[in-house]
Amino acid sequence: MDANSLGDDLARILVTEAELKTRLAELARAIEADYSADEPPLLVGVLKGAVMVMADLARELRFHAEMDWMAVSSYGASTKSSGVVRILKDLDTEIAGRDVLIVEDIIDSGLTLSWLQENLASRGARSVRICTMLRKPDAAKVEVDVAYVGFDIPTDFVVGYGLDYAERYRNLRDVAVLAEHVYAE
Ligand SMILES: O=P(O)(O)OC[C@H]1O[C@H](OP(=O)(O)OP(=O)(O)O)[C@H](O)[C@@H]1O
Ligand code: HPA
Ligand SMILES: [Mg+2]
Repeated sequence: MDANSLGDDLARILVTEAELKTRLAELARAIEADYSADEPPLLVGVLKGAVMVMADLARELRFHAEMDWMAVSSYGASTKSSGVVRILKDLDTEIAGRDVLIVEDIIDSGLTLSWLQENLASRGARSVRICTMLRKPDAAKVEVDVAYVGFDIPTDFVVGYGLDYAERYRNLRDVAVLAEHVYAE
């Protein structure tokens, strides 16, 4: 196997590993300032994309970071959101009365997160905030109230740092724009 295949078909690097790390520390300080260490929020990671952000954010936080996971899917192997959100794996934790912080890799159309925020609020959570590493403001189909954003980026389809195209590139350390020829029909 070609040892460099992970770098294939990338148009350009958008956010480097070092930039992600620096920004994540800033987000962690903002989160620490907003919550009490006596009652830290439950971190809810959205599989699979949020795995890298969750792992890095949790280790950056200076309070006990309880984690739970949901899997919802709206993209599959496509570069466009279907708009239909399905729960593939639900929380193990009862969240009524708790502060919940959803941890995400990206908000694109906003359809997944607006649905999820409402879904978790309807379970009686005391608060439901969102932390996302990336957001595409010009792609928004619905407005989502996001408390913590790493970077606002252009509408190009990106991969890396947890983000995939057809399950590939998630383990790329940087965030990169995928070359259009890869998914153009
Ligand atoms: O704002 P939206 O347009 O709804 O897009 C954002 C969602 O899409 C991606 O997940 P995906 O469904 O690809 O699953 P994955 O995390 O397993 O890759 C991403 O991780 C977000 O959850
Ligand atoms: O730009 C993206 N890349 C990968 N997955 C995604 N899910 C929503 N937007 C994206
Ligand atoms: Mg995906």
